[in-house]
Amino acid sequence: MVEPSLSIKGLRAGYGSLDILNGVDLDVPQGQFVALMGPNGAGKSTLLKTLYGMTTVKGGSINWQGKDISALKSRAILAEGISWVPQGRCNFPVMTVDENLQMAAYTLRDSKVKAERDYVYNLFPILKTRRNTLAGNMSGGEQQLLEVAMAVLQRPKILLVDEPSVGLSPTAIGIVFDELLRINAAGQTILLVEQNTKKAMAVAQRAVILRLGKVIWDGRPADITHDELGELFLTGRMRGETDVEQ
Ligand SMILES: Nc1ncnc2c1ncn2[C@@H]1O[C@H](COP(=O)(O)OP(=O)(O)OP(=O)(O)O)[C@@H](O)[C@H]1O
Repeated sequence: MVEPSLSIKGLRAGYGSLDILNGVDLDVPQGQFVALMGPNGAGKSTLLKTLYGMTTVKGGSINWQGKDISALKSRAILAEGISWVPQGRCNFPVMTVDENLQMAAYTLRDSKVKAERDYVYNLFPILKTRRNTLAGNMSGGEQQLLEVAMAVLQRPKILLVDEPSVGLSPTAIGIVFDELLRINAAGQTILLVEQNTKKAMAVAQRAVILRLGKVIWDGRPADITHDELGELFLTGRMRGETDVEQ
């Protein structure tokens, strides 16, 4: 059995006095592509932010490769090999692709920047062809790829990606998801938050459903239909189940 590289137990977290995660348990083994889904407000983005040290942790633990990281700050978490791609546009629009990648390399020594940028261009050839284009002049899909690339440049062991499909055309969504699949096939562990359940279920090896700040279903996408998923989102249970554990 593959050891989990990320092991979350009884995680409670939120914003100030507001509790959003109410006891999340989740193990993610190395190399897995996990889609985190659930209704609006379930706490999916909050879980990613918590893993990246951006919320108030109130209980439980986040064990990352044998170490509890729940009290670490974002910069230390990044140094541990966890990168976060936040929701929405977060590049520097009046800088070129090249310059954006240079900004993303701020933690690296100057002598390493070029090699790391070339590494990213090898992974994302689309970006190489746009290297002198201002980020803000690229399509939404290309900008999303750039944001993934800026996170990947840190050579993370796990990539946290929050709703990459937001605001993208179906074609652009296809390109972004194909790229995520490709880097996962090359060994990249991915924890993806996604509202586009159809797309997420098509690419991920595992679906984890969050509702009211707790994991209520965890399994292979092939083991759940879209109707069942909708039912889970709405009621927190599958048809025929009477017990609702909240
Ligand atoms: N910075 C914040 N301060 C206070 N409350 C917040 C903050 N960010 C999110 N929340 C609240 O936390 C709850 C969970 O939000 P979160 O974004 O994690 O949900 P989500 O499952 O990702 O939903 P969606 O799919 O709509 O993005 C929501 O009620 C939201 O209003």
